[in-house]
Order: sequence, then C-alpha cells, then structure tokens
Amino acid sequence: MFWRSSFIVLSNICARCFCLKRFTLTKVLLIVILLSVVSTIVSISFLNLRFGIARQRSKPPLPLSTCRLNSTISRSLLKRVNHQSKAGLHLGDRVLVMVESQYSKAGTKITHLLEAIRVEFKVEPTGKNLPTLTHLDKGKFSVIIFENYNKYITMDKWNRQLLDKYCSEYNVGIIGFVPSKPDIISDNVPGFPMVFEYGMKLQDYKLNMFSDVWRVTKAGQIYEGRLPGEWTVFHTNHSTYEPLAYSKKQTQKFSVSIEEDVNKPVVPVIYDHGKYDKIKRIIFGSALRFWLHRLILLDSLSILSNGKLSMPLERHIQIDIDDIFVGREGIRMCVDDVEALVTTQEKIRQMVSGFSFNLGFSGRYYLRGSYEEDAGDKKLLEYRDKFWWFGHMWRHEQAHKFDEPYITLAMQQNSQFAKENNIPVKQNYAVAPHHSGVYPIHEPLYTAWRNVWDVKVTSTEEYPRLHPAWRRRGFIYKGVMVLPRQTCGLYTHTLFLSDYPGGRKHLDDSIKGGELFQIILFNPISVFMTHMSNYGNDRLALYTFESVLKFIQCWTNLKLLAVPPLQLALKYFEMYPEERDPIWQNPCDHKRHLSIWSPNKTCEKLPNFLVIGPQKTGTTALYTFLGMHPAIESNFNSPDTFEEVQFFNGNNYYHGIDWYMEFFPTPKNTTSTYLFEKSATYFDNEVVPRRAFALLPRAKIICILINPSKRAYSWYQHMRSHEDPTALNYSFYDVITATDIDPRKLRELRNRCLNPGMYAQHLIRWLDYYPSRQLFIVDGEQLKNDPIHVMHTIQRFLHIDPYFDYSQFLRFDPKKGFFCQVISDDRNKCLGKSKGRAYPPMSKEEQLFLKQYYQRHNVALSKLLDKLNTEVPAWLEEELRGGDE
Ligand SMILES: Nc1ncnc2c1ncn2[C@@H]1O[C@H](COP(=O)(O)OS(=O)(=O)O)[C@@H](OP(=O)(O)O)[C@H]1O
Repeated sequence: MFWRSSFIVLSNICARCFCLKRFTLTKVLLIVILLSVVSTIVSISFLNLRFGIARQRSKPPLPLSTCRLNSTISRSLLKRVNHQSKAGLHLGDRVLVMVESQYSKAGTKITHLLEAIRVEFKVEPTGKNLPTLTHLDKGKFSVIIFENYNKYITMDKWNRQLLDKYCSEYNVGIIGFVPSKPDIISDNVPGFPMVFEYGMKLQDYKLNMFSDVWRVTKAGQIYEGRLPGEWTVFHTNHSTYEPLAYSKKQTQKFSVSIEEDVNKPVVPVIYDHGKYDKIKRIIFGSALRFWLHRLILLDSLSILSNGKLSMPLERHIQIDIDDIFVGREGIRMCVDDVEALVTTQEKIRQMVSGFSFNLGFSGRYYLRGSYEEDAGDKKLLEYRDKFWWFGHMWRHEQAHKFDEPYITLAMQQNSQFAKENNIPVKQNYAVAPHHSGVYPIHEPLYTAWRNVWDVKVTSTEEYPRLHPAWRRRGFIYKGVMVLPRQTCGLYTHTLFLSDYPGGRKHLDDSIKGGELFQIILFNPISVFMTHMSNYGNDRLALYTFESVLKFIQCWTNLKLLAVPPLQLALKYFEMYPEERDPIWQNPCDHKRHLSIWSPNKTCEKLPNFLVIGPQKTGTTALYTFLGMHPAIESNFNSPDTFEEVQFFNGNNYYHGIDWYMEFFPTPKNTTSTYLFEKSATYFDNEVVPRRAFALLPRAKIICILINPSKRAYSWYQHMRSHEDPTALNYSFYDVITATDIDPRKLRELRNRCLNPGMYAQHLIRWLDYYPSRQLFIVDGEQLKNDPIHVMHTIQRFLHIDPYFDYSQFLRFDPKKGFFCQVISDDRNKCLGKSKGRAYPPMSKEEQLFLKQYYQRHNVALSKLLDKLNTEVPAWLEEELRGGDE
C-alpha cells in the first residue's frame, strides 16, 4: 500500500519535472533528494516487515517501579509481626461468614479469598438463627465476618446478644463491610459512638503507619489515584477507634499527593480496639473490590483471631521457563535476551533469596532458529550453570498419547542430549507439555519420569481442575509430588506488551495489586510457568516478574524466597499434609481433563451403582442376586480383598482409577448395562463418601441395614471363624463392653465391631455428598425373608430395563435356611458356608447391653429415615418400642 502510494507521488512529481522544457540544477537536485528520501523510507519499511520483531524487541518495557517507601519505617514495622495471644488457644480455626444470601456477590468474594488462603469457613445467612458457636469449652469460630456490617448493627436482639457475648467471652473479633449506600440505618450508628458518611467518591489512600494491625501489610506507601466505586467513611471521637487508613474526597482538581492535604483526611477503614464494649472490630468502608482491602483483610483476620489465622510471612517463588529450544523461528531468544535473563535473575535474587530460573528443554529443537536465535541457544548453554534445568521428551510431545516404551525412549534421547551438552539436570523435577498425563494420571509418564529423570516433583494447573484457580491444590502419586501451578498471565503467544490481551493496563493491573499480586500474597508457595518466547521478543516475563516482586516488596512485609523444587515440594506437603492424598475424578466430566487423557481409555468402565455395606448385613446375597440380572454386571473379583475391590477405602485408592477400571468389563451396551461394585467396608469409612462422590457423582448408592446388635454379633462370629486372635481370646461380652483401660487390640476390635452399627451418623456422611434420591436403603431382614420383593424394589430404584422376575430364579432352601439361586427343578445354588453360619444365640446380657448402646443411634436413624421418607424397618420399630419400656 505504502509503496504504491509512494510510487504514485514520485511519478507525479517526475512527470511534472520531465514535462518542463529545461532541467535546472535545482530541479535535478530536487529529484535526487526525493529519490533518496523515498528509497530510505522503502528500505526501512522493508526491514520492518522482514525484521518487524527485531524493531519492537529493541525496547523491552521497563519494570514498574513506583515504590517510595522509607526503608527505616518498614524495618521498624517488621518487628511487630506477631498477633498470637493466649486467647487463640481456646478458638477453632474456622471463620463464620454472615451473608445476605447464599449467592450474594460480596459474600462470595470473601469466601473465595478464604478458600484461596485455605481458611475454613461456615457461611450463614444473616436473617436466620446463629449456628452453634461453641463446642465443649472451645469457641468454634475465631473471627466473624459480616458481608454487610449494617446487618450486624440491626440484628435481632436475641442473636445480637448471643453473638456479642460469644465475641467478648472468647475474644473473637468482627470484620464488617459497610455498603456505600445508606441501607436501613441512619448516619448515626445505633449503639455506637460513630457516624457513617455514605456514598463518597475518594482518591488516594494511605495506611496508618502506627497501627498494630499490620503484619503482612507494609504501611508507609501511598496509593495514588481514584479509588474504585463509592465508599462509606467513618467519623468518631471515641478513643476505642483507630483509623487504619486515610483517604480524601475526590476534588474537581485531581491532586496526586495526599501529603499536601493530610489535615483533611477521611477514614475508610477503622479499627475498634474493643474499649467501648469489649469487642474488637475492623470495619471497611467498601467491599473487597479495592485490592488493598484484600491485603488489609489478611491482617484483620490475623489480629482479630489472636494469631490463630496468621499466615506465614515467607513466600516461595519458582519460575519455570518451558519450551527452551522449542519455539519457532522468529520468536526465540537471542544473545541479548539471554544476557537480559541473567541480569534480571541477578536482580530478582536481590529480592528473592536463592532464586534461579528453572529451564525445561527438548533437545530436538536445539539450533533450529534463525542465525541470531541459534547464537541465543548457544549462549543459554554457555550460561548453563547459572540456571536450574529440567528435561522433557526429545520432542515437545504430549505424553498421554504414547505408551511407556515410547515415552521412555524419547526421554532417554533428551537425557543423552543433556549429557552431551553438559546440561545440569539435577532438580528431580519435570513438567508435561499442556499438563498432559499429569492429571488425569497417565501411568507410563510417571514411570518414565522416575526411570529416566528420577522425577520426584512436578506441577500442574489441572488438579483438581483449572478453574477456579484459587482451588488448585497438590497431591502425591506413587512418590511423585505434584504441586499446584499458578497462572501469571503469560503464554507462548504473549510476546509484546502492546499486544497483551486486554491491553497493557490489564497486565499492569494484575501486577499492581491484581491477580498476580494476589496469587503471591495468598499462596505461601507459588510455581509459575512461562515460555521461552516470553523472554525473547518484549521479554514480557522479565518485565512482569521484576515488576510484581517490586510491588510485593513495596506493599508487604513478605519475605521472598526460592529453594530447589524438591525442597519446595517437601515444604509444601509439610505445610499441607491433608493434600497428600489425591482425589480422583472422572476424566470424562471435564473437557480439559478428557483432552489430556489417553484416547485408548474409556470412562464406561466405571460403576453405575455401589453396594456399600455395612459388613454382615447380607451384602453377599444382594451382590449375588444382582449379578443374576441380565442387564447388571458386577466387578471382577479381587484376589486380595475377599473378592471385593475395596477401592475407595485403604491403600487401593492410591493405585489410581486405571487400576480400578480394570475390575470392570467393558459394557456390552453402555445405555442398558449397569455396572456395579460391592465393598461392604465402604459404609462406615470416613473418607469413602468424599472419594466416591468425586469419581462417581451420578452413581446410585445401596446400603443394607439390619438390627445393629445382630450385625455386631455376626461380625464377631465372622472374626472368630477367621481366627482373629483377639476375637478368639475374648468373649463377645468382653469385646462390646471393653473400656479405654483395656488392651489396645481389644479396644480396636470393639470399635470395629460396634462403630458400623451407628447407622445414622454414617448415612449422614454419605448424604453430605450424595443427594438422598441417589441413596437406597434396603431392610436386610426383608432381604433375608423376602428377597424377591426386595429385588423388585431395587430394580425400580435403579430404573433397570428389562425387568427381571426373580420369583423364577430364587427359592427358599430349607437345608440352608436362606433363599438361594434356582439351578434346576431340584437343585439350588446357595451362598458358601461363611454366609449363614451356625453359632449360639446372643446372651440376654449382651442383648441388653447392645440395645442400650445403640438406643440413641437407632433414634437418630428413625428420624433420618422419616426425613428421607423411607419406611422404618420392623426391627427398628421393635428396638425403639423396647427402648421405651
Ligand atoms: N440368602 C442368604 N444366604 C446366606 N446368608 C444370607 C442370605 N441373606 C442374608 N444373609 C445374611 O448375610 C450375612 C452375611 O452378610 P454379608 O454377606 O454382608 O457378610 S460380609 O460382610 O460380606 O462378610 C449372613 O450372616 P451370618 O448369618 O452371621 O453368617 C446371613 O445372615
């Protein structure tokens, strides 16, 4: 376009000149000058087209730096970082969040933040009665948060008194957010020596440097500019109140300095020291929309919980640079980029002690760029010892598409490349391109990692899911520690600041208090992934990290650290031991998971329903009867655990879902075949409902209940017949009446014998996860006496087609004393000797003891069954009737 127009202009001029009869010297000169100007423009524009990137990359953006903190102030503040006091000892570590409704926006922002910092919470709507606040002599909640503080002020008398009494007795503080509009209370706050001024537009924000609240927050800095939204500010003369921040009203003429106007500040956040009514409070004049309030909220939680909710001050940072050597020509690193990487690494080390970039490479692409980029590759290797390194496969491939021999070979090839080029790969770390094979687990990847690179640590964004980011967690699979990886907003395609998605402001906002800043603020350990292309071109990664780290230093007292990946992972799981155990989900339930799951696998080999026990209630009979149905297929027997798979409890769970699915046939017809599994140990196990629901959220759950006393006795007889030494040594009465001073083995046996019979509490745990419509309770006595009817009701519950008429296939066997499978006119197939054993009846004493022992559990069961609209079994009615006598 440009050339065309230039050419037209030039030819016009020339034509005009040549048309003149005579050439004067001036005209010749004019033509020469014009030609050279045009040719210069043409060559510049040609160069720009050819090496457009080179032109842009010559001026990478400078890191943001607006900090003007006085370092002596920050040092003095660092001394006061401990909010812990004795009062915290009597408190639990949960937060009670009082919201206007379950779905209110502001409340959700609070709970998301609490989730991000891994603080447990309970959400309650303000209009209702308060939940139980104490347990034994402990306060259940260490801080109470009101999404709308006005709802606290106008709370009904009874609840308000209860809450205030709790807060003053247990020294628990209240955090409240005052809406910017008057709501229902007037400016004079009823019951408090304070006035609210609503609907303010504010600018500039400065923290009170002398407050004891600051721990993570570093006061002394000034936020300059308009504050988002409308605000409420606080006026008071009472000495209980301490302003935590100052701001000023927005004026026509926008002034950038708050100091000039410091005599007329307004107070947008205030700390009530509790001198007025013995309750400490921190009240915010706006919601969490302003980023600084998120920072202040951390310290508010810390001080008001007496240190119970103080986060550590250390923040560990790991920055991976993946795709080393992999990028296509034109976007790779050149020598000056590598030099800049080293220089910035040095600068980051000043802020983050022990820091090194962690470089991941695939050797196949070494020296595959332009001349300048190949020189960059060589430079990276020249500086190899300045970085940490981790290896991939030889090519940049997704592991889930390949089998173990291929992955191993491809890793070995890359490992050979590392050896030949002296690349120091010694961090026991690796990542997978596109997270492929990390989660959901692709076993061959883990095996090859261990065998070739001795990988003990990896990271992914995919566990448990990519979104929401604040719920990402870690887990350990067969010794490989999988860390959650955070997003920093840079991807292989983010090359230039001017092209940043959403504009430069978007990235800068993320750095200056936004998403990236908050990731580091909320996570004691952050692992970030970047790509080689983010370090060539505009070197956006250097800009981003240098800027955000500076910003962190400016506004927080956080101590930034880096340790090698293995140490980092050990630290992570030491901090969060509860995350060690993975939670398996169905890969087919999440598009992204499915896209990185082996195409050779199928989710069809997962059960549609589970028979969960408890033990000794007739589960084997039910399992056998279900297996007779033409549309139902059960699991293959496990050789290890008495035929049952027992996946969700115990160590089998750590084998992963591929292992589990091996126990199921590929259904002949996915819509009409019902797969199921029966493991009687599931019913009363603490972790099973959560695990089962994570993998099989749509599964139906069947449990069988008989009189818990009978169940306990049958179980004891079962243990004796399995020659359990403790059961052989002690009578049934000894077992059920064992006390806490009895030998450990006896107590253990007692617990295993009696606990499953506390039916209601176990069922409630299942109902915490599964909706009641997915749960079916079978009366075990009925199953014994009238299995044909029971099988009919189960078929209805499962909506199974075709209907199977069990009356033709089950009949009572007088010899066995139970219903058995019909084989022919004169032959039945009954369950083995271990089901329906002969043993002496329970003594009267034992019966009486157990009747009393289970009394309250049976009452709870009958209430629960009532709630579930389930018929109360005859044995339960009888038990309860007997109990009243
Ligand atoms: N049809 C049929 N045949 C045999 N046994 C039957 C049947 N229906 C119910 N029962 C009762 O089932 C009890 C064994 O329960 P489980 O199969 O759940 O035991 S186990 O947990 O799997 O070990 C077993 O308990 P015991 O009588 O104590 O052996 C039986 O009472």
